Amino acid sequence: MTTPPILRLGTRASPLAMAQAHETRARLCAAHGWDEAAVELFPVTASGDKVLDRPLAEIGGKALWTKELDQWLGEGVIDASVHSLKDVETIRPDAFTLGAILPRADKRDRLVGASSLADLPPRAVVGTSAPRRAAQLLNLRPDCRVVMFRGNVATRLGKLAAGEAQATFLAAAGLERLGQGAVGHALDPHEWLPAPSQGAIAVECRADDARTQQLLAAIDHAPSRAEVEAERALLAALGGGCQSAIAVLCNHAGGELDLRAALFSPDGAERVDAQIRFAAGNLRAVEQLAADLLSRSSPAIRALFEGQE
Ligand SMILES: NCc1[nH]cc(CCC(=O)O)c1CC(=O)O
Repeated sequence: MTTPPILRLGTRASPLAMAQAHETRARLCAAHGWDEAAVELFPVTASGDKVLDRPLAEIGGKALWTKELDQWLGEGVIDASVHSLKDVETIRPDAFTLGAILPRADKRDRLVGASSLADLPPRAVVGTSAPRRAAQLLNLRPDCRVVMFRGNVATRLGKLAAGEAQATFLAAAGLERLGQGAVGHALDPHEWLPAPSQGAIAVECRADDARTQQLLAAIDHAPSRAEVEAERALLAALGGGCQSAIAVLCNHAGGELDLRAALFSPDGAERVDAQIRFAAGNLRAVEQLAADLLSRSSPAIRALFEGQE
């Protein structure tokens, strides 16, 4: 006898998204003593996976990763959706809430195609479509040239193998979840900062659905939640859009949170850094850091943030 489905879980259909959905299902089943059939997966090909020849910022931004799942969630076709939190817009509909943040995986980026940034050959062609990765690279290695690389992890590795670029960046978390943890070389966060919420899986549900919220609470990881809430608070305070190059990393350190952030001009020529230590939950400290970063930024950087005079 199999259990009838207890939770309907929406996910994008990409291999990485499916791996994340399987991890979420496994954690739910372990926490509640369910068998696999208790969690029914609802995969969808997201708009963001369909148009691959233009930068995400041009075609609608991060909303394209969640559009279809948001509709299903709002209509009650599914009880919850699994997302890479770094792909989820900072401002979400009031009707939804982040019911669980799973234990965060490796937060770092990996460089594939060279063993370090210093080892990239002079004027190397590097594939990425993330403004943060492009600007951060050009800041450290202004001789390099950036070409657009979109598509899922396998597509990007395929483009690299086909010689479309000499190197690319991929999130360590994504590679590990795809069983490709040995690919590339992790970049030290002292040299290279990841994206806000990188490595975090979020499970979203309806804010008025107490039953699902209770089921998801069992797999929520409070330390990971504290980190990503701080990183997302920085994004919200900066008001950055898809075009802005924001790198941020928050870690637990000695009972406090340590947050480091950098803003870049799109060409990487300018960079503004900041770092703070604060008590978890003191998001006011993060807002002050955002104001401080912007006050030290050039007009070229500030132009990328909304709400600035
Ligand atoms: N933008 C695509 C995306 N969204 C989440 C991940 C990896 C998993 C994660 O960072 O949580 C990736 C691939 C990548 O950036 O290499």
